[in-house]
Amino acid sequence: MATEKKEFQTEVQDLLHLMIHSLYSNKEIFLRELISNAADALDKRRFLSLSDAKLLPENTQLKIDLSVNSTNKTLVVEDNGIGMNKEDLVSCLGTIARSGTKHFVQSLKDSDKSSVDLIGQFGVGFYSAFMVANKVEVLSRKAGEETGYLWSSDGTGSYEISDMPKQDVGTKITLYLKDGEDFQEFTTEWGVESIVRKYSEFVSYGIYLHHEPTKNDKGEMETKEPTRLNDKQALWRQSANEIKEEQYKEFYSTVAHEGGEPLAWKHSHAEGSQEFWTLTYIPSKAPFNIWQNDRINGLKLYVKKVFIMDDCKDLLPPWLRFVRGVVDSEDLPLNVSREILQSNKIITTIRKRVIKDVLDKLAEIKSKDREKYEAWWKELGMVLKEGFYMNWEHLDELKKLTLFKSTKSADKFTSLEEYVKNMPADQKEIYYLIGENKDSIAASPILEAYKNKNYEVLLLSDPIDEFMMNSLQEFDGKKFHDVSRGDVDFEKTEEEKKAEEASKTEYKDLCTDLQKTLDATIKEVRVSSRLKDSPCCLVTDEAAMSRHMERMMSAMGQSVTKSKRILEINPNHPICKMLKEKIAKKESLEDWPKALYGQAVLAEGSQLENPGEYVQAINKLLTAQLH
Ligand SMILES: Nc1ncnc2c1ncn2[C@@H]1O[C@H](COP(=O)(O)OP(=O)(O)OP(=O)(O)O)[C@@H](O)[C@H]1O
Repeated sequence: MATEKKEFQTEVQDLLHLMIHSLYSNKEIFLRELISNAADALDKRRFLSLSDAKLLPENTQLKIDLSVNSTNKTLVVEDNGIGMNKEDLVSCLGTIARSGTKHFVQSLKDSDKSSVDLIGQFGVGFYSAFMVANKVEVLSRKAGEETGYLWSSDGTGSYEISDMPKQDVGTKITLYLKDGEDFQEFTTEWGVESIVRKYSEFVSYGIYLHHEPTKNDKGEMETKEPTRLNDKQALWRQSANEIKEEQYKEFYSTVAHEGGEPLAWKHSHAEGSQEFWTLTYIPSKAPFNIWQNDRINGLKLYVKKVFIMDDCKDLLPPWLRFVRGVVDSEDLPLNVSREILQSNKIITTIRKRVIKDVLDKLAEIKSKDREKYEAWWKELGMVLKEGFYMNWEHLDELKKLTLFKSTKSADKFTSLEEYVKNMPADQKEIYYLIGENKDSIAASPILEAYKNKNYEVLLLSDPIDEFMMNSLQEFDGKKFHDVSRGDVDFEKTEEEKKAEEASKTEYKDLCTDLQKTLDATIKEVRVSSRLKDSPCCLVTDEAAMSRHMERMMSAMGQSVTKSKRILEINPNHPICKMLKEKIAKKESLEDWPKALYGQAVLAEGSQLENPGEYVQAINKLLTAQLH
């Protein structure tokens, strides 16, 4: 048996030095790398046997076997894959062939970052075994060849290769583990099992843990049957038409860690310059932690069926954080770090696909099953609305998916498409009103003229609506108009215009008087053309911040200078007529200005700054009626 001693390529020596002295804490990934290499070797053997049947005798079960010896402190990873001959061992385990590892070594030279950071960023494959072992042996026999070879090294400078008979085709890697607490779990069955279940649950081939002999009840040594550690199928890798609805639902409970049924799912497979699979679920109920920053689910990222991370934030924008599921890329390196993901082109492509899949699915449900969609909208519409101010790319899709309450849809919702379709011919803009709760805005006097004209007004009361409307701008060529701002802009007949001018002149003195009394709180008092039944209302100046926005900003702890509002009075209301008479007779307006202002504040759902003063004013006016 001739033994040859060979020097590692210089780059490998650098790399191994790094592995041996590594402070990288996530050392368990070495097992993921070795299992992934074994699965690749099994793939290769199966593939080559398609054209050369001798390479894979019938009834051969392709598999990966693991065993630990807690006394000798060894861990064995064995496969019956393609195997390596002497040349392969030299070129694969003595030089750096992989582009990923080359990149790693180059970055190490160029970077001032610590090696610990870099190990986390690049796949280091087979060599990562030296993070946990002070000696590694690889016994391998290539499919189609008769003899085997033993490669062994302690990772310092050189390795040895010798001929070594091996009965079966494949590769057996024995790790002689380092001493110390950090390495103990790798020689225990439970330690190995938990690492495999974490990273390699969906590897296509069976991974079996062979047990150490133990004493049974009779005091005899006994070896239990090997345990298969991965029994789950990577559902997302199967073709959609082979999967039953029940299987999708069952997988949802595993992947989402949530009860209940999903609203829908989308299963895609992309091929071409990049190959990846996505299986994304839209929950029907809001996940319990949807408003918490440290949400833990999201999308799981796999590379070649090997688990990489939970909740991969780069695959989903925050406004789709309710989405659950799996993304599996064939092209990403195994050891992608969070930093790399942020600027990775593959991730950008997958992310686009995921967003499109989810938005398309929601649009489909909205059009096919409106009731189901409305129920979902009540649960999660608020999260989707965040998309309006977080990005511009998907505004068109989001506009179509958004539902609104309105003056015409009492318990149901309306969409913008429906709103526009139902607009009377003379209506030019889309009207909306924002306030704190739907009931108070629905009763706002501001809406009177719009109801009178049969114009629908969208009623918005989610905290996020103010931000959403700022991004909305237009739909189907129609601008959005906040009805609590500025003047009404309906087209008026000559007669209406004349009547308005006449009212302005008639009510000039009353407006001036009210303005003087309320000057501290009111910017202007003017005659309204929007009121029908109420005596007065408050509106916001076109350029000023809305009252709702002011309230939200102060709730967020921001200092806000409140802008003064405009008080509009109804020239056709008996109270205003009576006050106009009082002015003509040079009588005092007594407590009427306070009463009018107070009720305008209450009618829009706001709180009075001084409720006591308002109650006193009302009581005085009511008492006067008793005499
Ligand atoms: N169990 C094995 N059976 C057969 N060949 C193997 C085995 N393990 C490693 N090899 C060979 O050694 C090479 C180097 O392995 P290493 O883990 O360093 O990188 P890699 O697996 O090629 O990279 P990547 O993980 O990015 O695919 C492999 O490409 C393969 O040819």
